[in-house]
Amino acid sequence: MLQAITLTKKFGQHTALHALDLTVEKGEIFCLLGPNGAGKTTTVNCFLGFVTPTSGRALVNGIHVTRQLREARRHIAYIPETVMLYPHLTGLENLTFFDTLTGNHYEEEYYINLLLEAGLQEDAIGKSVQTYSKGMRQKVGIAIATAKNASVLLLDEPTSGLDPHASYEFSHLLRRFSEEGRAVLMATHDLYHAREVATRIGIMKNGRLITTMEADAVDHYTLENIYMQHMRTV
Ligand SMILES: Nc1ncnc2c1ncn2[C@@H]1O[C@H](COP(=O)(O)OP(=O)(O)OP(=O)(O)O)[C@@H](O)[C@H]1O
Repeated sequence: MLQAITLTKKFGQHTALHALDLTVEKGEIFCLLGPNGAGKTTTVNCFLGFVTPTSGRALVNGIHVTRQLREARRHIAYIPETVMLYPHLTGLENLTFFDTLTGNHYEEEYYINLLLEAGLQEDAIGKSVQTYSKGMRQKVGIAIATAKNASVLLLDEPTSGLDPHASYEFSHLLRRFSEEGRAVLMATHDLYHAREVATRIGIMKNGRLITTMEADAVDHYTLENIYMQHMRTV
């Protein structure tokens, strides 16, 4: 479970996050939408401990991220927009290496299955990552996050670079995570994907969460209209 309690972040004079209150329960997929500079990444980064809040708290399963960073991170898997991998290692070697760092040790077969499940083609698994496209690297990142088996998943534009089929498969994976009782927070610009995969949607603007809604309560067209209206006002 994720909780932001009056979470505020100032960069110099600029307030990137204004007293954000947000709870993402177990089993929820919460998608954060908003224009460039709205504060989506800052929110995700506060939960990751990459950014230290100016005031307020970010809690991961009740753990105060700033005070108990290492403990909080044990509960988190993270997929950024651009997954950083070792270019000279293969996809399989990258996955095995990063997963071993978390203390896990599985058979090679298990890791291969995770890569296939993430949508990586079988013939790519043994090739060095420097030959991969962005989408292929993203799939390795998805497999790394899946292997960690964390109860909280944080995502920042994870589908950027994925082809439509991979994006569709990714939605399936997220739904499985949610069915397994994990809490998912995803920052995205993709209204369509958010509507498809989210259980709840929030729209941010100027560092504030200006509205939230149940994803089931809106169709794509309505969501787009609500979004555009909020962009025009205030
Ligand atoms: N390290 C930083 N130093 C100074 N200002 C920052 C820093 N990080 C973010 N900001 C500012 O904070 C605000 C929120 O940025 P943030 O990256 O959270 O927005 P975002 O909603 O994720 O945008 P995008 O959709 O473009 O990724 C922006 O005005 C940005 O310029």
